Amino acid sequence: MADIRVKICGMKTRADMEAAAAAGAAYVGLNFYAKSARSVTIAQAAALASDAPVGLAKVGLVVNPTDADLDAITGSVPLDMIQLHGQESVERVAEIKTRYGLPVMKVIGVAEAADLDPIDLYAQVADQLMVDAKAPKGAKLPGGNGISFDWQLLASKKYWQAPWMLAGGLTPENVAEAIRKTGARQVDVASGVESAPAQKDPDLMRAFVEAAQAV
Ligand SMILES: O=C(O)c1ccccc1NCC(=O)[C@H](O)[C@H](O)COP(=O)(O)O
Repeated sequence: MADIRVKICGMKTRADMEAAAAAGAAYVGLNFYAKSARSVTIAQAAALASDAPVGLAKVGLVVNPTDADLDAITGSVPLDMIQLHGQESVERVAEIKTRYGLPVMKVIGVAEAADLDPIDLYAQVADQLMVDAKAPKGAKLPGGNGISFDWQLLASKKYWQAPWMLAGGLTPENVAEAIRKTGARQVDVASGVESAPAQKDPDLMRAFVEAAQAV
């Protein structure tokens, strides 16, 4: 059994948080991208995070945030990490890390080999990386689309200066294969553990963590 750490993104209710903890997730994501059905308001996130099960790391997902956005979020929500899911530059990642004093995870969208090139630079400033499927052109959301990229792209490129997690189209059925093919030690999922859009399913969360940790 491998010690694989799982992040489940898009917590909307206290029941979601409890089910994620009971399933064995290490991190949960609170989504502040207002156009997503998975998003929560700052007040909702503050209530969820303040009352979170002990030991669950609370990650705030933002897309190209301004300082005002982050001031408002971090001023009310007790987060353990900020996830940057937009086109934030290396300099902006460093600036956010310094200004807020929280670990930062930078997401890199991948569709082809060249998309991996910027990772070395981001790895010098980010505390964690998420290697996710690039959103297709015209997609409504920059992430959480339930699509995978070619895991073979990571076969020879998986050692970076920062810890990383694999994301994109992972499900209880394919997560073991994804871990074996990529060597990921951390995985992230949103739509693959939902029974309807933005509705987390406790059985699927449990099945996902079990399958990931059984590799
Ligand atoms: O999930 C969303 O709605 C979302 C919206 C805007 C930016 C990012 C978003 N999700 C990011 C995640 O962390 C997802 O877990 C990751 O992209 C994988 O999603 P999925 O393919 O659905 O498992």
